[in-house]
Amino acid sequence: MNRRYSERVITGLNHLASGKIRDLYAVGDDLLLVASDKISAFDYVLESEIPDKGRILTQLSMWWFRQLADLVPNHVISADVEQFPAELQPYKEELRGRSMLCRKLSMVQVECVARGYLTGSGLAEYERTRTANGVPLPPGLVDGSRLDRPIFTPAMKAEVGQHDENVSFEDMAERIGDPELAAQLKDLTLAVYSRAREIAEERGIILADTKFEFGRLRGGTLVLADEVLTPDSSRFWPADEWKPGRTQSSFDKQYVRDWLSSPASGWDRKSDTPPPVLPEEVVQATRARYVEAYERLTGAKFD
Ligand SMILES: CCOC(=O)Cn1cc(-c2ncnc(N)c2C#N)cn1
Repeated sequence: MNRRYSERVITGLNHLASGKIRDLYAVGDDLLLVASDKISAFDYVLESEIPDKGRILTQLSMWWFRQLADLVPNHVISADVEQFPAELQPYKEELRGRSMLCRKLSMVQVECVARGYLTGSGLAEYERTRTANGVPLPPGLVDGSRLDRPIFTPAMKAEVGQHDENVSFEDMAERIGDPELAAQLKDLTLAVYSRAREIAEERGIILADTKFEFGRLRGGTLVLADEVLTPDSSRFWPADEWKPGRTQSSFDKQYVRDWLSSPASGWDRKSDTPPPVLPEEVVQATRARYVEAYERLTGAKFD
């Protein structure tokens, strides 16, 4: 396990894995997904933490799971620490609001990405080949262009720290060895993204793209796993700043990006050195953006 995570992992629980931001534990036959307050930028996990980020994004995920329940079942048993098993009760204050007790699934090893706008790795391929994951796109698209119809651009999971490998739908179907499941993943990914994009745009937030993970329950039912539709699993853009043809402003990370890119940070992004600690005002402004995203989307106050 990477040294960075050692101080984050709750000793005394059965730790299974750590991603950049979240940790996974085994709890009996179930799993516990815990979101930290870490934030990543420019492919680094920053030393600075954003207070409450884990709680805000977990509560946002739970809100989305409820909004989408008619479209697709999900893996969550509970996000209420008072309902967690006895073995977790000694840690309940540390876990409160930032953890989801989930059913253990047989995970589908595909990152199910939906794109409603062209940017990032999708744009890079388009600029080379006028396609996205092998699917031809119209000419004249630029960074941030809204696509007429959302596209499914699956990726095969990469090793920790590497970028996922974008693959064509046919290649993904071949690699999971189940064309019917591949079609189901595509349909579900696009249906859930389309619903979420509509909800977000009504609230002034562009959901440019998102990454879902699916898994199967013992009986074979396909359910939505992981976190969903958070600024960590998706690109959130403020709709009133959208301007195709340039890098879009990130709803949640722009303050961090701007400060790290400014002379004030003294950091050279092209160097191999990790980014410096963030000034308190950048931390607090970023926290406020996560709270704003949560409150605008859910209509509820974050407390
Ligand atoms: C540590 C952060 O990385 C992840 O959580 C990714 N991941 C999820 C699983 C998983 N495995 C079985 N059942 C589930 N319900 C899930 C979920 N979610 C494994 N890795």
